[in-house]
Amino acid sequence: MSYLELRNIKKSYYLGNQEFPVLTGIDLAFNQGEFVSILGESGGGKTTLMNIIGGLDSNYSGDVVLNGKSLRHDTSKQLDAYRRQTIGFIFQNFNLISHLTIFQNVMVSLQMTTLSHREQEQRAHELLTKVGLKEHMKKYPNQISGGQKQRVAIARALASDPEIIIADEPTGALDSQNTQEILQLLDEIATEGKLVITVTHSQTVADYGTRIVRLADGKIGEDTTIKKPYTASNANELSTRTLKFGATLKMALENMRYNLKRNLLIVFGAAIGIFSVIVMLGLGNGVQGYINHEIYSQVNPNAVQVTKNVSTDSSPDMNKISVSGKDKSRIKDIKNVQSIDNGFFVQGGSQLRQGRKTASVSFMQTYNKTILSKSISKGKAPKDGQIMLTKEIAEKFNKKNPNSMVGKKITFYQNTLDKQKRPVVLSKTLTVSGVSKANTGSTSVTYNTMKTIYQDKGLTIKPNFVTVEIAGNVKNVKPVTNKIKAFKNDKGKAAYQITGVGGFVDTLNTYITLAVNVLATIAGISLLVSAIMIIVVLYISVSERTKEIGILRALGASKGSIRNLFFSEAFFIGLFSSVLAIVLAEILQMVANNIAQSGINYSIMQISTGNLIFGFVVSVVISLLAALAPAGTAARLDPIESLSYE
Ligand SMILES: Nc1ncnc2c1ncn2[C@@H]1O[C@H](COP(=O)(O)OP(=O)(O)OP(=O)(O)O)[C@@H](O)[C@H]1O
Repeated sequence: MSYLELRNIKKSYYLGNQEFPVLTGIDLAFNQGEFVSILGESGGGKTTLMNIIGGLDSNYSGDVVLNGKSLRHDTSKQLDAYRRQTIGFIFQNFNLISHLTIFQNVMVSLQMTTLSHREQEQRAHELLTKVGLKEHMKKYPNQISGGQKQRVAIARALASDPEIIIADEPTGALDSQNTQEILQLLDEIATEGKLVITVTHSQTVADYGTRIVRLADGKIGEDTTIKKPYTASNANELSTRTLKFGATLKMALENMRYNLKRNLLIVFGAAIGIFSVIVMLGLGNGVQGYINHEIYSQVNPNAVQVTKNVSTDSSPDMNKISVSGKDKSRIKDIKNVQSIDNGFFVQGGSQLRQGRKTASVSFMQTYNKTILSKSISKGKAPKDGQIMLTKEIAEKFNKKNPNSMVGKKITFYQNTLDKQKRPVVLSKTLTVSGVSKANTGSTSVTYNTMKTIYQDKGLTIKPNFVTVEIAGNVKNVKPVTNKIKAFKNDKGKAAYQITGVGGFVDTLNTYITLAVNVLATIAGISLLVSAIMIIVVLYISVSERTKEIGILRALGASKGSIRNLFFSEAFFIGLFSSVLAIVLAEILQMVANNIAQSGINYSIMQISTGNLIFGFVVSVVISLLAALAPAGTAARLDPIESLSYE
């Protein structure tokens, strides 16, 4: 049994329905240690036959049998493995990958072996030294001569220590000196017990081998052994696997570096979209934060004041407007209600006096949780026996320095009616506990103080409002106020009225979020443009690298590896553009916040880690999606057509 047998190989090309038979029945047997030259006229089908032997073409009739096993039923993956492990290709035009160094060109093939990375590098070194290129390993293909390129191709073909070397006119592009040297190398390979099959036009080349086969009219015309074949090798081929993902990532990086300018522009273009989205989201957070900050610095949005809903034209009846225990208990039962405090307000009829100075107070209420302690510019919230003044009232007593009123005694007067509806003047001397900032807060005492002021004249008070505090996020406020508003009185009208900003803040936040999302979506349109740009660029890359794809497939790379190569490139575009976008957004944030701090004393752009992660993920996902079609096209390319692509 011969090592390699061709049994009745037939192959035709078709143009439309017209058949062009090229091989019309080839029967040949080869053994290891042979150096076979296939001679024939131009267009005689030599390359076609080589592609069939090399496992690049499986569209033929007949059978190729290796060591007794037919290739006919091999799947495309098995043929990939056959090319990787058993076949080493050498081409007339060298077919080196131009953006890889000499060393890396050999490494591509070695990366498909199961050797460790160190062993691969060591072997690449040995092979290049063997073909006389020790000094040139770091050069690129365009920096070496034709003869040197063919030696690189030979070193690469030998990488996995294959048993069959197929050389398609290996000296066709070389001068006689280089031809001699290459033939010597091929002969050496045969002496090591490999099967070397070369296609040639030249009788001189043919005479160098051990056997000459002539093709004529698609058949074997003549088959002569001119020398005794060398002894077959016992060595085993190296075991192989398809390119690892890490290797394709590295190759993609190499290619991007080779086309650096173009790739930088693409990365920059793609980054603009991501940048706009991140900035919009950050600005949204900032604006929302700023508005909330402004509101929260004035009032506590988690507290609302609840009063009874009574018609204003009827004379206020204390019993009607007071909030009863029953009212309080039904409010208390609402989810998230944390506390209910009694409150009392008086509208008009109040006056403050210190020495000869007086000030009338239009509205006076008990201190409660809607008032924030940060609204006090000097001093503290009132305790029993104390009073807090607004800045406007304090100025009536000390125009220049209203804050100096803190700690001073002041007498409070209140006109009211007793049980018999006779006018009474209430009065109490209180200590000023604090002064509130301009336009915030109100003149206030504690509920207890208010109670004793009335008690001194034998009067009792009942709360005419309550302060309801809502637990947790400001979002909890609206549901509570909605429930309070839903309670009806015996006239079927709303039982209570509410004052407080929580519900409003919540609604405002909803609108801001909506506006930000709309803006971010508009910014997202530029992502679509980036995606289209990446698709176009990858298609260009596929067509530019068609030859490289053919070379990789000939070396045994699977369709999956080719697909991964383009996915890797897209991944890097996504990765780099999102990193660039993040850096640019952070810089803009710094500048914008610097300006904002000096203007409104607030960081107006607040890009969260979540925004950054979102930008990163969107960028990578969009790039990978954009790569789907181009990577698929690349993987489906026919290896033979790709190799002959100019
Ligand atoms: N893809 C193809 N479609 C149609 N015809 C093809 C195709 N590839 C090759 N042929 C034809 O098949 C014939 C054999 O081509 P092949 O390349 O195998 O010849 P060859 O002997 O290697 O020629 P040369 O020595 O000039 O390289 C030629 O006539 C060629 O035009």
